[in-house]
Amino acid sequence: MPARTTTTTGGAHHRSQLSDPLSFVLQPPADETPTQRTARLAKEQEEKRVSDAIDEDLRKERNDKKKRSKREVKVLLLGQSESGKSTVLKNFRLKYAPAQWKAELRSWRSVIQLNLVHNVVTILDVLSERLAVLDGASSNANTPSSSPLPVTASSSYSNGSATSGGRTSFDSTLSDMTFLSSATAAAAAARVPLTPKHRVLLLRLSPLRKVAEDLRRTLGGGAEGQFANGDDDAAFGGHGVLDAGPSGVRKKAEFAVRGWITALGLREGRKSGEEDGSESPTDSTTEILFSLRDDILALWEDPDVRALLRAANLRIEDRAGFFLPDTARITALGYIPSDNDVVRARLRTLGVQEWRVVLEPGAGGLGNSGLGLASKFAGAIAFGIFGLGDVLREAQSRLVLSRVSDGFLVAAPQAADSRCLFAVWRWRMAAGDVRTASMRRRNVHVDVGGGQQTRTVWGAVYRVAHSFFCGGVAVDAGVVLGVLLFAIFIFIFIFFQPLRISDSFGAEWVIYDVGGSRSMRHAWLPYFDAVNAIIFLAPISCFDERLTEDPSVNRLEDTLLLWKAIVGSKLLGKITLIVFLNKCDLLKRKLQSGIMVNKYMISFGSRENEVGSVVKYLKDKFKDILRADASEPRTTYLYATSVTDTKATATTLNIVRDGIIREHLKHAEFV
Ligand SMILES: Nc1nc2c(ncn2[C@@H]2O[C@H](COP(=O)(O)OP(=O)(O)OP(=O)(O)O)[C@@H](O)[C@H]2O)c(=O)[nH]1
Repeated sequence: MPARTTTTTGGAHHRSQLSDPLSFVLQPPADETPTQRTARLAKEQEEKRVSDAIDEDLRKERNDKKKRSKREVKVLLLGQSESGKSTVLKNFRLKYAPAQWKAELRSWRSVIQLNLVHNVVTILDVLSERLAVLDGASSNANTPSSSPLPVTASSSYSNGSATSGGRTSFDSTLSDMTFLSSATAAAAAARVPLTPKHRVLLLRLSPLRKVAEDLRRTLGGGAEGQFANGDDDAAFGGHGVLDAGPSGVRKKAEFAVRGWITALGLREGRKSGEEDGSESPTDSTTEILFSLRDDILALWEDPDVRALLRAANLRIEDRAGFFLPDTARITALGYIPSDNDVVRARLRTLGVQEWRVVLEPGAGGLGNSGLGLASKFAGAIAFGIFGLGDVLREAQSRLVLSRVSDGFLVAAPQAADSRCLFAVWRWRMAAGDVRTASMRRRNVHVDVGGGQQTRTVWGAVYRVAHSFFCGGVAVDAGVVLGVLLFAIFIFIFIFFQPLRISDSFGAEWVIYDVGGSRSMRHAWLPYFDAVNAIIFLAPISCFDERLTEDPSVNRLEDTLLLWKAIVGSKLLGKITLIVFLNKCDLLKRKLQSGIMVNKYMISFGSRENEVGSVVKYLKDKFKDILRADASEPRTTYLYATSVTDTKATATTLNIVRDGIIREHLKHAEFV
């Protein structure tokens, strides 16, 4: 072993170096020249600079993560397949990240085109099935005059595909459904007169099967897009109807993708305002759709085709991704999807999608946007006109102010006081800080949402108001006080609110959208303890439908079982639960068409067969399960929704957002 030299002096240090093998290894060479030493020191300095920069980056990253996790609200969307989870996510993005949403609209074009093509192909399948039956009957009867037109695709799109009775070989994967034999169905269908015109339509529209294949390839990006199999053997865009009537339907697989980002060609980390979605692969599709527009419309508007669909008990208009009435718009060459198109589009997802939504300034009544400021000023002016005037006039009035569990109950002997407080409430609603409020006669019940500041401000305002009114302060003092309060409100809400929101819990949302079919539910578990809230989607229009993955189970029953499992889970004991009783619009349509709820839910009994009573009945059912099975007592928020209605959903989401933040603050012991 070579003799070790050291540049340091001092016994203790020397000994420590001797005992430290690392410092021995790091020693400069014994015969180092001054030039080498300068070079070495310079190199070491540079290495240290790089190392420090890396350390600094890591530290920054750690701090950012810590800061972010303080601002982040994590929400898990749960519910069976086709319950509306992805649609809620879309609504959330539309409301709180509108610039990013707008930039992505174009990318959804292929999805909507595919939805439309699938609608047409579903009808073509029914038509060709029926024509095949007719052809079989006529060939049996050996009557050449009624033999079918030869159905061979003329376009290059049908290239090489075997045809049989109007069904191309694509049918094995494309078809939504096939008829099961049924004498009654056949009899109903037999009454529908089909003519050569229908055969021509079938022939002319047959290229759409290949268009669908191309679109799926575009969206699927190879391995990503797929048809769900096994217990996910779902028909495109629909579930079986329990009482499917005479014809009954057999399901085939539904096209699905692993995530929107790959499917839509979105770039992760794209900034708001940057456009997404490339032009290329769908351009020829757009041209084909444009050229077939009249035939698609002729098919959909044909009364005999409608009668055939009815005979097949196929309510295509109730299915996911139904776009036939929008054919003229969607097949236009320059078609760009609207917000509503995207919200209604169906693109089934497999696995878990994670979406980070940073609330954009001005979105959802936040920040200093023109609209936000205008609404705050309007509120302030309303307060000035109604409130302040009333305060002055009614200076001698007495207010009885009492605190209730989630707000203040204000009983005012003079109606004007209530009007004043109501104006304050409206102002606060505009600022998004009051959850609900109601005014009955002279009572205003205000449910205060938001956080610490909100509560403090309300408390302070009402303490002052209380002493002001109850203490019989002189009118002059009232004027001063009123103006002062007015100024404080303006100051807080115009100048401080944006800061408070951008820095606080709730400024950033992470939303997990999971696949809802049974085979995917195991993937939910890891997210249970990582989220602040669960939005549970219960599609209540499906009381008469069966689960596609297990036709012996009613869809509503499956939803209730899922709910029972969720509320009974100890892991979810501390998580805020929100239930959307969804698809109320479809429920309404079903009930109006004469379908009776009590035929499928005996316990519904003789209640009125209308949306209000079904919603109430189901709300009670959800609450009963909660009471009976919850692992610990908890509050749950239930809302009746139609999440394809973006306006109404935006309001619900605002309330949900406030509720989640409030619950969080409560648990964090801020409130
Ligand atoms: N009419 C109507 N359609 C709805 C409503 N909610 C969702 N839909 C439609 O139902 C279809 C399915 O909705 P999704 O949001 O994709 O359902 P999901 O729960 O994410 O489904 P999976 O990905 O299979 O788990 C879509 O085409 C939506 O447009 C509603 O309230 N009313």
